[in-house]
Amino acid sequence: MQIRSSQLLIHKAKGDVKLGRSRLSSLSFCQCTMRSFYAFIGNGHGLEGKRPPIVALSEEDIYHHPAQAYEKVIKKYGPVVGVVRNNRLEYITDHSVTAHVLTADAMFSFEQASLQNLNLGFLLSLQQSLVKGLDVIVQESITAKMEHIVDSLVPIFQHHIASLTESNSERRESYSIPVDLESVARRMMAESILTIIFGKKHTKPATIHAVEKVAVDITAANGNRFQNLGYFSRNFPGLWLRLIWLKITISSVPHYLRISYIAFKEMGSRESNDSESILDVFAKQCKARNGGCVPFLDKIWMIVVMFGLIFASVHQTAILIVWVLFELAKQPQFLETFRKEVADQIDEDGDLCLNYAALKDARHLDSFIREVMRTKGDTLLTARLTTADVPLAGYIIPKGSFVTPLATRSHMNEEYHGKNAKEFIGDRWVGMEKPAVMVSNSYFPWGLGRWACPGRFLAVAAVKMAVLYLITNATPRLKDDKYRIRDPLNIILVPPEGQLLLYPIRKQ
Ligand code: HEM
Repeated sequence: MQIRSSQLLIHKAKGDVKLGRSRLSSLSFCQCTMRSFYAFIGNGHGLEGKRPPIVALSEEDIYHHPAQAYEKVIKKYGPVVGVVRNNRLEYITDHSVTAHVLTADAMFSFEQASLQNLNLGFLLSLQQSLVKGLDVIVQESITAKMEHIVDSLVPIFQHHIASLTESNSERRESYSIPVDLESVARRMMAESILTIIFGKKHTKPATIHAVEKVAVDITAANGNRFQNLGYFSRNFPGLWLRLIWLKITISSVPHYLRISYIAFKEMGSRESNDSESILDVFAKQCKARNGGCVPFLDKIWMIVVMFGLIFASVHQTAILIVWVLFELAKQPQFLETFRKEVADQIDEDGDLCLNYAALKDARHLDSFIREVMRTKGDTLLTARLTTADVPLAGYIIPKGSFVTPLATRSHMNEEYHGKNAKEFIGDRWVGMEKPAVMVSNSYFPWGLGRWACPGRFLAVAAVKMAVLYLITNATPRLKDDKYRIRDPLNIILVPPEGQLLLYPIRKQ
């Protein structure tokens, strides 16, 4: 019976999403075969209970119009719909079950979903949980010390942003400078995270470069998120991931070794570890427990956590900096308000001196960032893996299935955000006591529940520093006043495409 109803729904869905013969034949052979296979046997588990409908979506729809395509089938067949993507069946859910899926951790595992997405499922068999280790480090060593962290990062942002316009300081104000914002943002974040993990003394250009490389590499291996752009990766995801890991292993070994060597040396150093860096604090605690030395396995563990931290933080934050600045460049009417919010922080030499309190007080900018995160079009931004056959909205979701709430169903929902939910309103959140870091089931670009991103306080502070230093040095504009979304299914990791132009501001 179940098989039949799945087949029927696939058929119906084809009609709904208007998959005519010609469009269907454009689906790759591989994808079609997998879809038919799933349609025929469901998920391959001999399950009792009602399964959600399985709906066919074309590659064109999934990769080029994901929000519209998923919305359409969710509205029609929701609240839970199975869709095959990259040869894998995943269950997409609507806003009515978002909070349940993202917070009922015993049934819907964040850790299993994220490690399997990265093809790092073997890490689940470690004695200690990598994700919990990361969580604790970020909470205790970053989020709890934001004042100190911001003070140590301010010079990095000041320096990199100033370098964008300094070499051109002779130019008149009307000249524009084209800049590669993504590279600069990634370098700033790489240096920031190095400073946080190792301390200032290790921020040499070669080490910063190694961190940038590692951040990009691991992101590229992030299986089902970063592989939407190429034919090969879409149709042969398993093989593609293995090749990517091989490429990473070969091309990046020197970078991994460089970072690991510094970490090993730092933790093993006989000198007292008296800085506030994550490595020094960790080494000090270990030494106190182990008669003055850091055991070998603890060093290895710390290095694994450190790479996890680089991966979680550098690239994603750099991409958010690009999104926010591109949106601001398109909407220059907000510039003056943002500049005024930090006007008190400008010293007599005309230099902006930021600290964490000033960043928190920049409420219009905070609202703008929240609005960018709400509207930029994230669809499948976080997932959970079922740990058993799990009941959900009247269906049974088989054990080992990926379940993903459709973010646009919450972020653009009129029930939550009013009639103008789809509009970008930069000051929508001013005075609402809803800062950019505050999550709920109507806004979850940082995830939700136990695993909501612990680094979001750092990420928002970094975006604010980048924006504020940039707009006090220059006025950002976009060439032709527009940007293009390159990968609509992967807004969180792939930056928009466009040419940012800076018009330097002369100091008075
Ligand atoms: C714009 C930048 C960032 C975005 C958009 C982002 C987004 C996310 C999302 C969506 C999750 C999954 C949460 C869930 O599914 O409930 C997550 C988890 C995580 N993020 Fe971020 N993140 C960003 C920056 C950072 C930074 C800067 C750090 C570290 C300093 C960080 C550390 C983590 C960690 C460790 C996790 C795993 C969950 C946990 O340990 O609780 N992230 N992030």
